[in-house]
Amino acid sequence: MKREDYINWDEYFMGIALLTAMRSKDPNSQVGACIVSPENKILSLGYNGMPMGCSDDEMPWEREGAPLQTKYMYVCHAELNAILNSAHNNLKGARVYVTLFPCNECTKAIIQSGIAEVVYYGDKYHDSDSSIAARFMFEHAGVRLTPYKPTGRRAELEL
Ligand SMILES: Nc1nc(=O)n([C@H]2C[C@H](O)[C@@H](COP(=O)(O)O)O2)cc1CO
Ligand SMILES: [Zn+2]
Repeated sequence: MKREDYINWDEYFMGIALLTAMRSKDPNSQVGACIVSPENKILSLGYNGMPMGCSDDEMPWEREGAPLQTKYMYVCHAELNAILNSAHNNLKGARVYVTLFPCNECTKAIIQSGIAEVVYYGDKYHDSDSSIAARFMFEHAGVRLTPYKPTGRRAELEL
């Protein structure tokens, strides 16, 4: 008889997004994204980090101060990295699992790439202008927004 306590698809893909986020060097928010085809094949992964060639040790990770001295000017978001990392994959009809609700800039890239559904875990910036603009665009573009429902299952990995 087959085992019954295997993880379901949503747990699997959000779990991979959470594991991917652990690669982030951002001291405040570690974000992961996992793009999945309608056949449940993983098409791409990404986490928030500095652009290639921009050393994590030389770039600022500050949240406040002069704009040029903050991370916001430079960091590439998890969703955008996942889309750019998927260069040869067709994302039409795909879903993206994100550990944090997308910003307005990534929302444009998500919509333009043909992704049809966003499954999100955190939503800590729900009331920001960025999130409001993102929801406005998603709604008009017909992209489904699905809050991830944690199952309470805990996964322990010995690394
Ligand atoms: N959906 C997102 N994906 C992301 O990859 N990020 C990144 C950008 C920054 O590196 C960090 C947010 O930093 P903070 O403002 O919470 O200290 O997370 C942020 C959001 C939120 O919109
Ligand atoms: Zn973004």
